[in-house]
Amino acid sequence: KVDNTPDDKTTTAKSSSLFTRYDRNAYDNAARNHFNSTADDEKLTYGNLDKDAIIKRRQRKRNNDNSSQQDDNDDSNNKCTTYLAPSSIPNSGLGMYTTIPYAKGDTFLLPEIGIMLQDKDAHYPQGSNKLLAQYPWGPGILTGGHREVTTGAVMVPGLGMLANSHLGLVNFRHSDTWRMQIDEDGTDSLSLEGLQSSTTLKDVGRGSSSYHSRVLFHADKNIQRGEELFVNYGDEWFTARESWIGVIPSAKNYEEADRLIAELFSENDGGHDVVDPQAYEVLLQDAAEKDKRLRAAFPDNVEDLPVAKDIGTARFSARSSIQSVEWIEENGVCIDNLVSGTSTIAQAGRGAFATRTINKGAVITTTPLITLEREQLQLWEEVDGTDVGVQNKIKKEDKVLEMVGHQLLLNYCYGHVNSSLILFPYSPTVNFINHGSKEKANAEIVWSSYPYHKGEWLNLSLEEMKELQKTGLMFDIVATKDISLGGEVLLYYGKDWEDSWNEHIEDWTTAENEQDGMMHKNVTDTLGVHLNQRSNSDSIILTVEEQKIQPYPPYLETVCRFKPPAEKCQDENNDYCTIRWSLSMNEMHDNPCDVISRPSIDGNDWYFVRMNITNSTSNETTRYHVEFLPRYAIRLINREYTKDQYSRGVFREVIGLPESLFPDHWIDLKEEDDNYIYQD
Ligand SMILES: C[S@@+](CC[C@H](N)C(=O)[O-])C[C@H]1O[C@@H](n2cnc3c(N)ncnc32)[C@H](O)[C@@H]1O
Repeated sequence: KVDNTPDDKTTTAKSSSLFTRYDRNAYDNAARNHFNSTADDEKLTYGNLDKDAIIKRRQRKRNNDNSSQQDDNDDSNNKCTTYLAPSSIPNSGLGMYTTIPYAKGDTFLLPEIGIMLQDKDAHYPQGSNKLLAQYPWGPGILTGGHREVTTGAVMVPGLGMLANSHLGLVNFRHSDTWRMQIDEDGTDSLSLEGLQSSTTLKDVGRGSSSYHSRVLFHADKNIQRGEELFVNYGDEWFTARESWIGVIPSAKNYEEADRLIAELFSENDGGHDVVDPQAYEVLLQDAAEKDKRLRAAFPDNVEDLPVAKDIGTARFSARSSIQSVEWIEENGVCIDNLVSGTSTIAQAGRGAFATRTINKGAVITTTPLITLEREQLQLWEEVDGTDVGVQNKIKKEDKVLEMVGHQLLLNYCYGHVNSSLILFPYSPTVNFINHGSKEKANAEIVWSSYPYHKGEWLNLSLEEMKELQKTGLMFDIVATKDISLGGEVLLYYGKDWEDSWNEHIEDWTTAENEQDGMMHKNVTDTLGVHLNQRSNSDSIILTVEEQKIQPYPPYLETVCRFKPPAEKCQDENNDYCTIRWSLSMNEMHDNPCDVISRPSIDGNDWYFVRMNITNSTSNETTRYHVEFLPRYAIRLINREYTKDQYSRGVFREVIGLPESLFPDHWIDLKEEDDNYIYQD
């Protein structure tokens, strides 16, 4: 899956130009309203994205949909609206369906987590042909993702992983809210939600969960009741996989096929609903010669043309992509019983809360699982020395490598501490579920009773499991107590996990007392997360001159929102043409956008800014001087690898599946083995 934001890492300065065009109308009003907005819960603000507001808004939506006004707190008719059910795309397993309509622009009401994988192919080069390679999005799907690590790949469950892609029927898109507000996807949001969850250097929970907890999608068109939800994996995702998934048409291919079919009908006398089979044969041959993807957009049989003309070739190719609500309820399982919010547990980050009353024994959610190998998540660094064989070190070619930890994704995987096989669930919001003690837990995991769970896989050997390049195992999360509307859902992660967590708490305190610099390497203080939120924060933006005397802390840099000049924007798809945050490097100063001077006009603070923008298509970097950017168009972000998740010593542990579920023959590691799995 790719995002359509440019990869700013390829910075080759070729040309520079000076211009002073600041198109206020294009973004000023929108941004100003946005930043100044009060708690109007129809807009995307922190307040209204909180779980209570989402629960209420969801109810209101449903009530309006039923044309009957009900009390927001009335949960009696709070039916499920999002389902997992067999996809209409042949051979693509399960998909997501909605039983309520969405208007174009409506936000999908389950903010999702984004889990950044750092440089995964460098740490685990063999990973490219594994299942893990099929799911991640480009780093641009996360706020500031391009600047978080050198090569980022992002796991976004729910719409980002469970929904299939049909390029001609895309109805949900990733919301680029970060173009409006750098923190909108939840980056740093934990610090905003009360002291309980804010992270300071003392906090043992630092870096153990993702800061990106509000990845949003919005309806790209009006969506009707019963539609399968499709996102856009990008053309390239399909062309790169042609040898095994076949030739898949692009959105443009379907449009062209529709046009050519319409022409064929109009050539008929009087436009009868009959087409000469020979004429159609010629059309198909022409299309095949021109582009095999175009040919693939046409129905094979001439008899199907009247229907294809009526509903469009894209819909024709997946006719069952609009189902009756009854079919969905019968063949699907509910996947919107949970919404994320700040956990009630200290140091646990975010948690999952019930969007409706759930009775003891009911299935809270069902999730497919990706099979991963633990070693895919190991992080290795080249070190000096030859003491290979000492714990954590191996020799690879001429280098000595030390295992320095695991990807954050490990904390979201289920398995057994002594198994090299781990499972990542990817239904919406399922990854927010925290651990509660045996007494506090109100949910448990069981292998799914949904017929699409491949229970027979549990008999496969580890090697056979690791060879499988598809998903098949699924688990249900079942309520073990009655859970009230808005209650936090907690699982018991197991004794091994609890022990690891307690050990981590001890180590963390010790390391702090020792003032071990390594322990906090790359850990930011709270400055970075709070700076952008201050109401009167103008003084924190420094001009180039001021930076000479008082540089920013080494973990911070600036980014700017920017509207490029009109002459660059003839092609709408050109990266230049999107109002965007500049995330490219500035070779003169280290900051992507430098504030040259800080004039004050209109009683507001405005900034004269210099920045570099790289066009991802041409790789050309242009330096712009932009006059008078307002304060809210300039933000501070963390530099590469300075977010907490990249620091040493942060907590990493797989979540324990109940012993009774995990097959004994998958336990292959002794406790210390994990260090040595990595092989050439
Ligand atoms: C599957 S994630 C749960 C969602 C996570 N809290 C978040 O904000 O994304 C598991 C991680 O959450 C944190 N966590 C879960 N339960 C916890 C608890 N009871 N105490 C402390 N941390 C917890 C740990 O960092 C753990 O590795």
